[in-house]
Amino acid sequence: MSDTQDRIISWHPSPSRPAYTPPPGAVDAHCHVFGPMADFPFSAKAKYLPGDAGPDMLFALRDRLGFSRNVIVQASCHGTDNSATLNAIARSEGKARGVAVVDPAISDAELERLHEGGIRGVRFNFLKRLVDDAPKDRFLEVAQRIKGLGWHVVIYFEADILEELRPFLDAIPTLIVVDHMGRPNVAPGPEGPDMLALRGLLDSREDIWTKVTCPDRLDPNGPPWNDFARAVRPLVEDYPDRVLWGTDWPHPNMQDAIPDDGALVDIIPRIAPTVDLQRRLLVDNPMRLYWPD
Ligand SMILES: O=C(O)c1cc(C(=O)O)oc(=O)c1
Repeated sequence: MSDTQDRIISWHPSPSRPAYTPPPGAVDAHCHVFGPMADFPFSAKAKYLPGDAGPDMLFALRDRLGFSRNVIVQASCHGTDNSATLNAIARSEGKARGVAVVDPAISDAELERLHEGGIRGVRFNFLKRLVDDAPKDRFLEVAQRIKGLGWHVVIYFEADILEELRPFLDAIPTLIVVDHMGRPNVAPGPEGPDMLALRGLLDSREDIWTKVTCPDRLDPNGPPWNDFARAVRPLVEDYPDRVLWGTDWPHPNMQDAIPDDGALVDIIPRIAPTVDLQRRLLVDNPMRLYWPD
């Protein structure tokens, strides 16, 4: 991508302060950084060219929303060069960890370097609009290798390929976290076919978790995301120890319906209605996965 192209601004210019106060130690367990491009150029294979959304902006948002920590997921626009993510983690004063995207040919020494830099998982992305290829055999080799580091796999796919992915998912030897619930259609409610298929996956193994994220991407009716809340609350209630929450800031690719991050935080008590569920979702679960030490 050339820098003469328009760069996408996908985040809200002035997020509101949420009415809901997260518990002490709350983790935003899915967010990204973009660049800054002058220091960390985007991949030549990037499918979108975002504006700069670096660590200072992320940490200011964290504080504004009342969170304590971030899990930074390598965004596809940075390809397999994790420098921008590592830079943000290094600047967080211990308050961030990350999920990398790696070339399957990565060396053991490089994996070690990522671990030292705060990486605790790898992401496998199956969205054709974001990546050119997703080689399952090579991903499985990577999954085997990261097992020894105690890492997990984060997987991003859309609901229509869940069935075909099942043998691949079954073969992953580490804990798995499903990004954005595998993008279900939430409109038919908690018993809709996509939500039931997700439950089928969660029921197949105790070590499959999911991120109850992105009402802005998943609810066709927009804020206040009532369909999302209705479909997702029973999931949080039934799998309280296997759910993570995050803002998804700076909301890669969102242009038409950019969410107010304060409003996103206000959906938390609607999907996790008790203090106990909120503590597990926002503190206990992400801490177990990303800060077990
Ligand atoms: O749906 C998306 O466009 C999207 C993209 C990325 C990324 O580019 O890494 O990450 C996400 O979590 C979601």
